[in-house]
Amino acid sequence: MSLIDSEFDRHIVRARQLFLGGCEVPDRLIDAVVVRSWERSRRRGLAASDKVLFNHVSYSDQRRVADANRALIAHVEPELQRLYAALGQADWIVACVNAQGMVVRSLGAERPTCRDIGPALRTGVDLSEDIAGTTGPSCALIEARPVVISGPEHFLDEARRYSCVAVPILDPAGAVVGALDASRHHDGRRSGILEPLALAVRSIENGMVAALPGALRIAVHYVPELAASQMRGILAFSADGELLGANPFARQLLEFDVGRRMDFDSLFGRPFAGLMDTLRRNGNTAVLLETAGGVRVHARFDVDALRPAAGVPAAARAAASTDRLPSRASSADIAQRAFDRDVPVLIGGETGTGKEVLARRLHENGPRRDGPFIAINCSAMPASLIESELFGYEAGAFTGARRGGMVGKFEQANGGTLFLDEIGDMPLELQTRLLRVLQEHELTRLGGGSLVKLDFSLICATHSDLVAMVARQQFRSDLYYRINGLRVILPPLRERKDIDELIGQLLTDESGALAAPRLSAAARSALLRYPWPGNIRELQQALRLGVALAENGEIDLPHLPVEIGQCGAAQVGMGLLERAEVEAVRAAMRQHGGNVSAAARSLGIARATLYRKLRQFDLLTQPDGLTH
Ligand SMILES: Nc1ncnc2c1ncn2[C@@H]1O[C@H](COP(=O)(O)OP(=O)(O)OP(=O)(O)O)[C@@H](O)[C@H]1O
Repeated sequence: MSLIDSEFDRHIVRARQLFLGGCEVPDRLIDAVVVRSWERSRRRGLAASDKVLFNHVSYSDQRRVADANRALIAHVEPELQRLYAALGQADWIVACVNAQGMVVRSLGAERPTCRDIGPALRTGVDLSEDIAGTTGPSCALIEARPVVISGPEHFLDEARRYSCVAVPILDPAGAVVGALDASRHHDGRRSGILEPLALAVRSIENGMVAALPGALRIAVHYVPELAASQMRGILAFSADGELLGANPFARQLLEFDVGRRMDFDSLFGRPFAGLMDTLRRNGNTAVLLETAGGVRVHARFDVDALRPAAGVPAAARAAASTDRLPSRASSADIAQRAFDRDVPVLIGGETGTGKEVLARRLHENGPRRDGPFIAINCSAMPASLIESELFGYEAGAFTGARRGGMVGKFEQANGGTLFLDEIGDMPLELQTRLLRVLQEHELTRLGGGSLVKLDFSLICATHSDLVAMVARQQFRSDLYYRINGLRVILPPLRERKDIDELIGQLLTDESGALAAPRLSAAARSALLRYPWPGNIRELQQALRLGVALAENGEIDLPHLPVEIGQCGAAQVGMGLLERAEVEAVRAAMRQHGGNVSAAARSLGIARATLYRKLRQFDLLTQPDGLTH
């Protein structure tokens, strides 16, 4: 039975008739991966009419599977959550299977709109080829590469209402330890999910290498600036140079076999200690290495893990931290070092967190500090104007053009820094042109003219989730890689531990030559409790008002904006309310077995808010709090 009747489906159905009739299936009808899997499924004695996917899995079985696969889930969870959030309303179910094809975690299976297919992707469902025949995850595990299985390509009739895309996850030893899968109703639409899924898997694999205990990590790439990008190869060595693990890209790049014991000296024909010394001495500037097989790569300490992903266990986080680097550096220091070496920096963070302030600081301390700092806010400009603003135009290029033509922002930034703010708002067709400029370092103005050579440092900023936009095909993935040499995420003010110091600094700034006023205890407490949706910008404005209204050298509650003042006033009699809130949070976490997303849903609050409350009430480490 096929649910839709596209040409694709007709080909598959024809292929299936040939297959069942014992005839050879021509390649043009169907992917050879699928036919191989059909053949194996048949040899295993499966029948298309078997019913296995929708059998009930008991709660205790689900828990058992989740417990037995804790380590894998811990690595996968943050990316799975991110991916699921990014896919938003698109009705995808995202899941992780272990090496045996068992679903160990899934998100979205319980959605009302997925009620008919969801049960087959719940924790504890066995999607291995032995049991379920041809499925995305089973093929990805066996073929060790990304696989798309749509509708009638599935072996079992009951699986044909799905389309699924699966990407295998390789551990630092190169073994397949599971796969990420995204499934939805089979409706013949092109999915566009493969790229975001592969990105998520890359991130998981990199996290696994970063979590190897006792490892010194080296990032490699054949393009020096990409040795700091998401696309980098990562090699983990013990202190005496034994290779402990690598991500798949490093394996491909350096062409070494899975499972072979290896050390740095035999891989690159030079001592490991020497490389360490050189990198430390020259501030982590990439060093050119060559393998015995003649592959040349640029290597540096792997320092991209600026902010460990939430949800990765503490032990993994400790191993992944940059403690083992030559010196403990702040994210701003690392960003500066990368920027100084022409690595494009991508700054993320909510509005008002200081993205432009950081960009200016990078420029002022950077290699082109004597040149201009040109900032463009891509969201503030109508799409029709961005092109001419960026690229400039020749005289008479179009009606209404200035008589002498115009030098675009790219050219203006020559010799300096170009800061593209809200890069996520750049229209797609301009993304293509931007990519070309960044790759070729030259441009032609609108209306023709000669090629202009470009030389500038690049910083981009966004408050959008670009990975999510790549998933929705609103942002080009190749441009994302290009601008994301190093990603710095500025935390929202409510998560910062140094609010007190910031308040002090801003009070001094806002007071100018005068002595900064004091804060009353109530005002200070209100400032510390307020959630700051507008971040530093809002804090700055609140303090500006406070400084202006202060009486007798003191800022009190009435001198602050009303909503902040209320936050302080509300504390009176707060004890009871707060206790009730703690109990509600504790109960929800208990009821959902420590699953933060489920608990947040049941409380009707955002996940980030629940995390904040868990931290605020110190429940993160308690048994009733986060249990995984
Ligand atoms: N570290 C800081 N110290 C003092 N003031 C700061 C700091 N960071 C940011 N600010 C102030 O906060 C305000 C917002 O900063 P900025 O414009 O850099 O934020 P943004 O993240 O780029 O915001 P948006 O996304 O809305 O463009 C500015 O007025 C800036 O002066």
